[in-house]
Parts: sequence; C-alpha cells; structure tokens
Amino acid sequence: MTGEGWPLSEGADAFLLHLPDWAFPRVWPERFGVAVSGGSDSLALLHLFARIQAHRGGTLHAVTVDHRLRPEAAEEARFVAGICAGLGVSHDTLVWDHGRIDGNLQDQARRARYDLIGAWARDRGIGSVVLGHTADDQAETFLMGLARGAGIDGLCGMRRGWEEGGIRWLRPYLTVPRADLRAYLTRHGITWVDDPSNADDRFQRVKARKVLAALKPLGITVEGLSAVTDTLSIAQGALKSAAVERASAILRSAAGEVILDRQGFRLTHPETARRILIAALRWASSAAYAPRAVQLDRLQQAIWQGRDATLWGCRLRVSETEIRITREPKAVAALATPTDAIWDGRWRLTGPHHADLRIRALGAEGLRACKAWRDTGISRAALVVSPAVWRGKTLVAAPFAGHGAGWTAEIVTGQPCTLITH
Ligand SMILES: Nc1ncnc2c1ncn2[C@@H]1O[C@H](COP(=O)(O)OP(=O)(O)OP(=O)(O)O)[C@@H](O)[C@H]1O
Repeated sequence: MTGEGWPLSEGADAFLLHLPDWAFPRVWPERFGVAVSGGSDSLALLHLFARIQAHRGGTLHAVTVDHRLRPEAAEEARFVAGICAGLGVSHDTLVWDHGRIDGNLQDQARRARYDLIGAWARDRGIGSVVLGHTADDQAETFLMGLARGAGIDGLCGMRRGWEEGGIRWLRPYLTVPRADLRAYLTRHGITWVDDPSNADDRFQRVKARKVLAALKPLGITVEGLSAVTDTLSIAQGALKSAAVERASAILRSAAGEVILDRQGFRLTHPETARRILIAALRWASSAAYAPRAVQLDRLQQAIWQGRDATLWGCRLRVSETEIRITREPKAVAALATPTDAIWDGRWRLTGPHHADLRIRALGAEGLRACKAWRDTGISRAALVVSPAVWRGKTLVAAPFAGHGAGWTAEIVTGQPCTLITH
C-alpha cells in the first residue's frame, strides 16, 4: 500500500490514526509487526497500521497464529492473509505444534502465541509488535480480577507496552472501546471473524463480558472501568518505586539466592515487604506469577516469627540476621531435560551427563518447564551445592557423601548462580 494522500489529521478516522503517536511518542520504527487473529480488534489494528505506515513510508508485517485448537483456524488465517494481500502487507501463519494439553488451555495457548510471535519477529529483525487489545479487554480483565479478590496489582489492568525477549510489545488501542474499532471496520466495509470461543460461557472472560453489559444501568461502562485501571496503575507505580527503594536498602545479595537483612525487613512497611518478598520469590523460582495473597500472608507471618518456610518452589531460611530465599530442590527436579533444557528459567543445560554440565544464561523468555531431569545422571547426584567455589568461569561443586565423585559445572557466561541438584 502506498501513500494515497489521505489526510492523516482529519475525518472520522483521525483519532484512531493519531492515537498510537500520542501513546508512544518516542517509538516509531520503520518496521512494525502486527499480530492479527482475524477478530475485529486486530483487523482494525492491521488496517489502521497499514495506513499509518504507508503515510510514514514504513513497512508492516502481519502474523497469525493457528493454535491447531479449532478446525476453522486455518481458514481464518487464510482470510487474514487475503486482507493483508489487499493492503500490500506481508503475512505469515505460524502453527502451534502441540501435543496433549493439560491444565489451563487458554493460558498455554497465549504463552505459545507470544513465544511464536516473538521468535518470528526476532527472525525478521522486527523490533516492535502491536497487539489489538482494547478498553473492553481492560474492563473485562478488571472484573476478572475482582472475581479473584485481587489486590491493586491484579486490578490495574494490562500494560500498554513492555519489552521482552528483545521485542517491544505495544497495545496502541488499549484505551479505545471495541465498539469504536468495529465502527471503523464498518466504515471501511471490512468484515471480521467471530471466534466461537468468544461466546463460550465456560471462559471467565466471556462471563465478564456479559456481566459488563449488565452493569450499564449502574453507570459502569467500559470507558469508566478502563479509566479506573489507569488510576490504579499510577498508584501501583508509586508502590513499586517504594519497594525498589527499600529493597536496595535491605538486600544483601541476589546472586542466585536472595539474602535480605532481617532487621531491615522487620522495619519495612508490610505492603512494601510483601512486594519485596514477591520479587525475591519470583527471582529465585523464575515463576511468571506471584503467589496468592493468603499464601504470602502466611509466609510473612512465618518470617516475623522467625520460622523457616517453603513457598512457590522456594525455601526460606530465617536466621537472627538474615532471610535466605533459595530455589527448592524439589522444584528444580521437576524442571530440566538432559540435552537441551531450561533450568531455573535462567540457565540452559547442555551436555548429556553430569560430568560436564554446561550452563548458559538465557533471558526470561527462555523459561519453559521440562520433565526429563530425572533421566539425567544429575538426578542422582546430590543436594544443594553450597557454598560454591569459583575458579575463573568454572564452578566446582563439593563432592557429596555417598555419591562418589563430585561434578563440575561450567558457567559459560560467568553469571553467578546457586546450583541445586536433586
Ligand atoms: N491467533 C492469533 N494470531 C495472531 N495474533 C493474535 C491471535 N490471537 C490473539 N492475537 C493478538 O492478541 C490480541 C488480543 O487477543 P484476544 O484473544 O483478546 O483477541 P481475539 O478475541 O482473538 O481477537 P481480536 O482482538 O482481534 O478481536 C489480538 O488483538 C491480536 O493482536
């Protein structure tokens, strides 16, 4: 699509065409990726960004993920490809090659989608990918948070943008109601795909959508709830900075295990202490989410009473002077595979046997649960390697009683870590 001389600043579409500029004034790459499911929101996003990029002389690359969960998905991907062809936008379909799926299907599909799109963008040298979330998604997320009894972090909604795995993910229309994007598509004579799972009452999001519609008589609207999430996220920012400031005062070390000054922790405001604990637990366990509030309350009680505890795949040891948060051996045992495994979310294990365990640091995007740890020689090797002795880039673990010779681990990047084997 080339510049057609349409006025970027006038007409019914002007607000939508200018909004990304206002939302991300300093972000404007020449190449954008756009994630398009075929639903109304992402089709409007595609069309708008095709126009914006044509106006700016930049390019746009679209991608659709076929999760192989519904037979119609392949046809929907072809439908998107056809629209892209009409707009002069390149399009790729990525297939999620999955086996049997246990647990939360929606959550796993979403993670797989981000992984696939992230890898696709990196391969093509695309640094920024736009997503079609709207104010409706934000309001629904808020209601789902209420249903969980979430605190401020669970109620302040989705982020407008973030960086992960070398990709900048942006949601340019997060403050725009879905109805406005649909009106845009209608003005341009574009039809969209209605994913039947969007009407499936088994999903919390679908229930939230219905409840939202029923709340109108009370004056609760998509726009109103989306504004509430904005206010809460400003408050959340203030709480986060308080936690960061306090953490830097009471953190003794975060090299693999986290060590906090116990007296300093005791004198920390409970809300700030809670935030520091969550960060420490997530750092040690590489968990994508925080534990539940009630679990954290119990943990805080234990610390205040000077008791050791375990939570979120971590072991907490409380002494007179410090709180030590380490990966729990049992949790590590559930993670890695022998030859190409992500261990602890930060290190990749290569080399099939315990005599030559090579560890390479990965970004957070490398986090992936693996099952075959027990098949390795390491699984029988020992317990916690502590203290570790550094020799240049080689970490030498002490031999363990009853397990013959010790083993060595080469830290390829030289990053400090706590090695725990089972
Ligand atoms: N299968 C997919 N392929 C590519 N991108 C997707 C896919 N599913 C979702 N996305 C991206 O994530 C955004 C939000 O996903 P969500 O599941 O809320 O949307 P949807 O209901 O499937 O479709 P839409 O947002 O387009 O109406 C989409 O707007 C789109 O940018």
